[in-house]
Formats: sequence, structure tokens, C-alpha cells
Amino acid sequence: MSVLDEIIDGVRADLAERQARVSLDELKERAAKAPAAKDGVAALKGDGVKVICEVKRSSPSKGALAAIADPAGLAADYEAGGAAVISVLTEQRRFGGSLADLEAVRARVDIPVLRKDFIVTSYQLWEARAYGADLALLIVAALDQPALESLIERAVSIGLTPLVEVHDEDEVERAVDAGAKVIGVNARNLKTLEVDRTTFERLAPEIPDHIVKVAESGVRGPHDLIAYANAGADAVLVGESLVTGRDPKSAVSDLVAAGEHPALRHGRS
Ligand SMILES: O=P(O)(O)OC[C@@H](O)[C@@H](O)c1c[nH]c2ccccc12
Repeated sequence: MSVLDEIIDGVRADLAERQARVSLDELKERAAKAPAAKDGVAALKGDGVKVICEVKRSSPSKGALAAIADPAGLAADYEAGGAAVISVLTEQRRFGGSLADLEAVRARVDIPVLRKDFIVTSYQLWEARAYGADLALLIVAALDQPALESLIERAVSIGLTPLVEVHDEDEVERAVDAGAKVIGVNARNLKTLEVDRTTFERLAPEIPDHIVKVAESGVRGPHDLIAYANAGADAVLVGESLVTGRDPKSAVSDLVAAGEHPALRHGRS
């Protein structure tokens, strides 16, 4: 069994518990009271390379990264540093996250928030909206094509912007066919956990121009952002280097400054 399969087994077990406790109708009522969803596509487009900053306590590849006693405080630092979007890991077993983290972050920041999890049912999309998310991650490798299509459609219908994650050429084609407007290329293979920073430059030419391109994983600092930008990234998603660093706010502003450098604007929208 791949790492991804193991993670999803755990996600399904935890999901069954939540579904037994909270009905879909209750979630829908809660979603109706949530602040209106912000436009995730608009936040990731425009001049310069946008920075998505992640709240992540641990990962299957590295184990514990940071305790993050105050996820909302960390998100506020990210926002002050110039982040375009905050990503909140809500998977609990391997990443140490929760819906409570999502709710706390939503209450603190004004920029769009992404629910980062292993979403396999529309119940999880309703949860995302009920706890204030504006975007939701959909991982192509975790879904068959009909499920991917219906989850993209459902996400859009409840106001969420789907960030559709791919790792190879075949997955890019599936994401585009399914109607993705924002595609994230993960440098990490979720089946083996290996990181290959050349994945984005290989796949980006396969992604049509009108689709927002996000380079995910492995950004250690401004030089990695610049490499992704030169390969066509509209945004980068950064976790580990921010949560393990000493000063997340200045680390984010260094990334944002690199992403706004005029030399990168050539040929960009
Ligand atoms: O911590 P990093 O290397 O900066 O990566 C962040 C993000 O890309 C990574 O957490 C991630 C990308 N896709 C995922 C899917 C599930 C869980 C986590 C992820």
C-alpha cells in the first residue's frame, strides 16, 4: 500500500466518526452562516508571484515540524508578511491538523483560506465551507475521474475554489478535462514522499494558459520561488520552511518581495 493509500484509510475512518456525530444538514446550516467565500482565483492572479503560506505541524516525511500552539497567530504573521492565501492542513493523524485550526485561522485573517486535506467526499467540502474555507484541495491521485469531476462541480456550486493537485502528465490531463481553473503541481510524490523540484518545469507547459499554476512543496527560500516563477508559476505554496524558521513574517515578506521583482514580470500577465 502506498503512503497515500494509508493516509486515505485513516482519513476515511476519522470521516466516518465525524459523519456519525454531525449530519450533513447540520453542516449545511453552519455553512449558510459562514462568511461568504472569498474569490480564490482572484487572490492567486495578477502581477508577481503570489505566496500561499501553510499551517502544518507535522508531515509523513519529516514527522514533527513545529508545535504551533497558536495557528491563528501564525496565520496573522503570514498575512502581515504579505501572503495571498493561507493553507491550513486539517488532516489529524499524519499532519496534526484539525477543523478547529481552520476555524481559528478563518476568524483571524481577511485573506482567503485553503482547506488542505485528503478530500474524497462532498461531506468534506461542506465541512470546509462550514468552517470558513474559501478554497479546497482536491488531489487527483486520490480520486477516480468521475469522483474528481463531481467534487470539482460540487466545490464550485458551494462557493469553494478547488485547487486541483497533480504530480505527472496524466494527472494534468485529468485535471484539465475535469474543468480545473487552478492547478497545483506538487513536487512531492505522495505515494513515495520523494521531492523532485523539476516536476513543475516539466508539467507547466502541459497546463493551458488560462489556468492558474501553483508550484507546491520544496520552497526553501526566495531562490526556489524565483526558479518556479521562471518556469511559469503564478503562485507558490510553502509550508515546512516557514513553520520551522525563526521568523515566519519576515520569511514570507522575503518571498513576497522576490515574487514582486520586476525581472520576473516579463511575459507574465
Ligand atoms: O512543506 P513544503 O515542502 O513547503 O510543502 C507545502 C505543501 O506543498 C505540502 O504540504 C503539500 C502539498 N500537497 C499536499 C497534499 C497533502 C498534504 C500536504 C501537501
